[in-house]
Amino acid sequence: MVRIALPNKGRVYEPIMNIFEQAGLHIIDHSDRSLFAKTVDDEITLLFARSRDIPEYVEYGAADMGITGVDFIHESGCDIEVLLDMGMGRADLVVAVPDDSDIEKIEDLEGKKIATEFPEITKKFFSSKGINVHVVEVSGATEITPHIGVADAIVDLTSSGTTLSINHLKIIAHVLRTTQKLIASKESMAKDGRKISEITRALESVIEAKGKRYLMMNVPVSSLDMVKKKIPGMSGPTVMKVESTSPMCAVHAVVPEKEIYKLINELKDVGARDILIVPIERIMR
Ligand SMILES: Nc1ncnc2c1ncn2[C@@H]1O[C@H](COP(=O)(O)OP(=O)(O)OP(=O)(O)O)[C@@H](O)[C@H]1O
Ligand SMILES: O=P(O)(O)OC[C@H]1O[C@H](OP(=O)(O)OP(=O)(O)O)[C@H](O)[C@@H]1O
Ligand SMILES: [Mg+2]
Repeated sequence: MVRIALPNKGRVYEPIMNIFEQAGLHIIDHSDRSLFAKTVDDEITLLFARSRDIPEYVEYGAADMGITGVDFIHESGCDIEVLLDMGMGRADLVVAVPDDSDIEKIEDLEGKKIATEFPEITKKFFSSKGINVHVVEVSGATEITPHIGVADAIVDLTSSGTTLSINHLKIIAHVLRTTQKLIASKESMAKDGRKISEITRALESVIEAKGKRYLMMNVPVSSLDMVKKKIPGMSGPTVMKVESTSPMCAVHAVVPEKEIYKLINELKDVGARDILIVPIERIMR
């Protein structure tokens, strides 16, 4: 039996659930407040926990695997294996000060107070730079602290930048970049390595397929070379002979979604026709 710890709420909950569904690891028996869920694979159960607690749960064996952010992995200091980047929950942990502050660089923070939800990362960051600071631990709404005399600066996450901006804060340094990671304990890797690889591959196949499309078209043989030059296939496009009165072939390829708009016009210009673009659910390499 493999137990996977997943965030029980928040912005990453829904996207993670969607990846499990797309990977075919359907959840059964999960009522709203339940902390456990069975999946269609009776060797895999899910448990729902706070993102911050997931590294410890995995390290101490309460779960074999988990999904959490690089921020919480570093903060915990846990010795676990990172198996896969989930390609979501992208944010930067930054040092920020009020817009009107005289503080311009981290050296100006010598002897000052820093509020954060990430005390361990913050202490390590400043001591690695040889700067002495007082770290004030808070459990949320960190952006308010410089405006109420609790701190001179904050170390907090930012992605869109909206929260910093509405709280009149400016970034003076970057501490780390975080995304969600699939993790596992070393013991579980040794014990259930085969099952853990199977789960990793299934989730990876969904992540690989994100932002990609399957492109199909008919191409007169005389245009084939020009069409091939335009297509960035995974391992070259697939070319098949088509039964038709004039020499024709079918070309299939996997292409990045963001290139489609430009690409189909270019392909049409060099002679491709009957172009079809279809979504891809999974890619298993
Ligand atoms: N602004 C953000 N953009 C992208 N990812 C973020 C952001 N803030 C937090 N995260 C990531 O979301 C994960 C969960 O963080 P957290 O426990 O704070 O939950 P949340 O989704 O922010 O909900 P809440 O703070 O309401 O509990 C963390 O791994 C963190 O890196
Ligand atoms: O750059 P933005 O897109 O504005 O995102 C940044 C905000 O997101 C996180 O807060 P969250 O919503 O998790 O609330 P919390 O502070 O209570 O954790 C983070 O702590 C910032 O406050
Ligand atoms: Mg949060």
